Formats: sequence, C-alpha cells, structure tokens
Amino acid sequence: MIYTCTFTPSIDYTVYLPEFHPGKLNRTEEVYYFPGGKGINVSRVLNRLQTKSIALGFAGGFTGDYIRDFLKAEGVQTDFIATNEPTRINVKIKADSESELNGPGPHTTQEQQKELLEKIKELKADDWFVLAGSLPDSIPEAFYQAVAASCHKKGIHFVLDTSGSALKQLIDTKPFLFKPNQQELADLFNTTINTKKEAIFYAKRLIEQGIKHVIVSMGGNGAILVTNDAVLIAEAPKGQVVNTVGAGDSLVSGFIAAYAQEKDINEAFRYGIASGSATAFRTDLCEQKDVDALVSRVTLYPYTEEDVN
Ligand SMILES: Nc1ncnc2c1ncn2[C@@H]1O[C@H](COP(=O)(O)OP(=O)(O)OP(=O)(O)O)[C@@H](O)[C@H]1O
Ligand SMILES: O=P(O)(O)OC[C@@]1(O)O[C@H](CO)[C@@H](O)[C@@H]1O
Repeated sequence: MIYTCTFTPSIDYTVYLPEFHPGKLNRTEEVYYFPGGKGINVSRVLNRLQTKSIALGFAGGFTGDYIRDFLKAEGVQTDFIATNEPTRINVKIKADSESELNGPGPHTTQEQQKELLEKIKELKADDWFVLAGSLPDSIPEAFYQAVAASCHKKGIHFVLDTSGSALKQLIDTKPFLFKPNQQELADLFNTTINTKKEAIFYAKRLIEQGIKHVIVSMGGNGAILVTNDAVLIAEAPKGQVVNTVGAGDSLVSGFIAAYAQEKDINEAFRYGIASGSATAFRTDLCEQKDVDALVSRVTLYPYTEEDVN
C-alpha cells in the first residue's frame, strides 16, 4: 500500500482575478476550495491515476472535516489524527502573477503525535511512505527521525518532499526518492541554483549521502533525475499555464504510479513530468487523460557536460 503523510494540510482557497493590487480592495471572479497540502495532493493525483493510497497526517475543526469529506467523495481513503484546532486555509491568488499565502502548521499534542507514529509503525516492507509538505517546528525533530527510522528499518519506499529544519536529518535516513524544487535544493545547501548543471552538482552530493533517486523540479524548465548510475534531463511540454499549485506533488504521484507498475525509472520520470505539467495546465490537479496526452511530449535525454547549462 502507498501511504502519504501531510503534517500540515490545508484548504487551498484559490481565487482568479485579472489583476491583483496589494493594499486595495480586490474582487475575485472565480473561487475554488481544494483540499491541499503536499501529501494530500499526492493522494488525490494517485487516485486519478488509478493507484490506491491512504492519506495520513493531522486534520482538525471544520476545515479538517471539509478535507475528509471532499477526499471521501473523490474516493481517496484517509486516516487523519484529529487535532484540537482548525486546519489552516492557504490563499492562492491567480492574477497577472501567482501569489500564495500559506498559514502555519498545526499545534499537536504529544498524544496526537504518538497516535500518528503508531499508525506509521504498522506499515510493512514494500509499502510506500510519502512524507510531503512543511514540517511544523512545534513537533520535535526526534519525532520525524523516529518516523524515518521506522521506514528505513522495514525496507519501506520512503519518499521525501518536505522543507523545514528537520529535513537534513531525514536525508541521512537514505530515502528512496527525494524531490526538492530548485529553490528547496538551494536552501538545503545555503546557496543559489540557476542552472540544471548546478542542480545536478548538488543532487549528486545527495546521492553520495545514500539517497537512491533525487529529482529536482524546475517549473516550466522541467526537471533533472540523478541516481547512482545515471543523470537524466527532462524538458517539460509547453502549454497554457493555469495553476501550478501541486505541480511538484503531481510529479511525485506520476513517478510513483508508473514505477509501482513498471519498475522502470526512465518511464516513471517521464510520466512524472507529464503529470506535473498536466496539473500546471489545469485549474485543479491533473486527470489521467491529460497526463496520457502529454507523455509523448516529454523530452528525456542523458546528461553530458557540454549540452546542458
Ligand atoms: N510552467 C510550466 N510549464 C510546463 N510544465 C510545468 C510548469 N510548471 C511546472 N511544470 C511541471 O511540473 C513539475 C513540477 O513543477 P515545480 O518545479 O513548479 O514543482 P514545485 O515547486 O514542487 O510545485 P508545488 O510545490 O506547487 O507542488 C515540473 O518539473 C514540470 O514538469
Ligand atoms: O506550506 P507547505 O506545506 O510548504 O505547502 C503547502 C502547499 O502550498 O503545498 C501544496 C502544493 O504543493 C498546496 O496544496 C499547499 O497549499
């Protein structure tokens, strides 16, 4: 089974308007209330790609209920630990440019954390565990380490797409897949990354630390995949961008769905890129038909020093 885990879910209140003027009254033209948070997005896309998963994490209050009900109606199985406060609402403004306003993560009690850890300890070898989204500072780093250690010990496919101060220690547990975007990778090394060549340089350092696959997503510029044996470059298909929120999560879902079926890294990477782009070209997350239509438009090629910058 594939489990996703979102410590910091959200409702993504997504609004469209022609122009956004900070400091003024803005009236929106279209609004959406999507369940969000990175692990939840991964579960929603997996479901659309005919791949079952169970969404774990914390959810509370009326917003938590909304997320549970929405996911249930879509056919996504959930097993959230209830928190004492409402889950955050993140505001996504789609105007002449994209702006985001993300709330803080939840406060959780030690009992709630323990309850979640107990669920994670029930996972079995060959299960997948996707830890995605920001890691609240209110939870001690030892907790995240216990989660990662439990996955490592049992031979679970551990997928990491998180940010926060605990990330460095989680990397030490040698995940199966780590998917930062360009900025997150740069932050990890306290540097700036402007080119694919630079992204490859830092991704290779993570591979040396024992991570099996590193995918660095680079928005409309595609992504790179680095493993012990190969470095692949992917160019994303071009199209009309509507909403890039969740594009990275869709990449992770596409990769896992294809890899779990075919066990072919190159094809999994290609399917992941198609999924990310298919989401960027829609209001909500991608559907399987959008992804299938884009797969043949993803260009993949092996890295050589000369032709990449
Ligand atoms: N403008 C775009 N045009 C085409 N494809 C895109 C575009 N933006 C994103 N994508 C696709 O989605 C993938 C992931 O995008 P990105 O690097 O923006 O992820 P991210 O920053 O992790 O996103 P999020 O955190 O919102 O999920 C890219 O590798 C690419 O395949
Ligand atoms: O605040 P975090 O946890 O870093 O990111 C949360 C978030 O921006 O990520 C998802 C897109 O990847 C959205 O659904 C959600 O609002």
